[in-house]
Amino acid sequence: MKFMIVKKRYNSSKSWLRKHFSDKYVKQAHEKKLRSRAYFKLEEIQKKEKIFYPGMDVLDLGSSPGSWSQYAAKCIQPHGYVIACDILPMKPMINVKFFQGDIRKTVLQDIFNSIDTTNIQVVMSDMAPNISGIPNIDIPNTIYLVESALKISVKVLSDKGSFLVKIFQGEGFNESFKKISLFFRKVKIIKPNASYLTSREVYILAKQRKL
Ligand SMILES: C[S@@+](CC[C@H](N)C(=O)[O-])C[C@H]1O[C@@H](n2cnc3c(N)ncnc32)[C@H](O)[C@@H]1O
Repeated sequence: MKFMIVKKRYNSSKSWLRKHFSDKYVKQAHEKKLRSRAYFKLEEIQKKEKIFYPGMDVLDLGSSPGSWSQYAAKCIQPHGYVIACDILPMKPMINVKFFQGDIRKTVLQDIFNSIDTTNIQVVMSDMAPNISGIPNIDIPNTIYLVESALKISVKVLSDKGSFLVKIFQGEGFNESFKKISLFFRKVKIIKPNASYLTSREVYILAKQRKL
């Protein structure tokens, strides 16, 4: 029995590796020396939605290994900064101020205590919890991260600020969408081409924070 479970896990990680290395976005990310294929999701969102402008500051929640920070930092030059945080470490990057820590704990207080956060006009969260495969654990954890990111965005964003958040379609999705709609004038669901079709992952983009 134990052997069968191990074999199943081995086969599924083998097929994940096969899919990963034949993926065109993984290849492009490697060629362009990007930190991950997630870069292309944000690039596509920016091309369609124009959320970043030169001079603004951006808060990147769940930033590691750093491709969203890498892309956003490019869009907001000159003068803009990305303030990034993650539980995991992240290699330094120009125009990105990184804080290591858990957003459910004290890292946000560290950020607010040490830098000026008054010019943040986009809060983006690509956070995802460690998936256990047990829906009763994974769904509440995911929703908790979405709602924590929403609370942070409501706290820091000025009028007309935007909030971009990763979420999984399924239980809890409609409730989160409704909660986000209470605070923003324009809210939509986006499935970037670089997001695996087989994944329930989508992004909610909320524009124009209501004050
Ligand atoms: C999909 S990755 C983000 C990829 C990133 N957007 C990029 O482009 O490189 C999700 C990240 O969320 C982080 N994360 C999950 N829960 C978190 C939490 N409570 N606080 C901070 N970071 C968290 C994970 O450590 C992981 O690095």
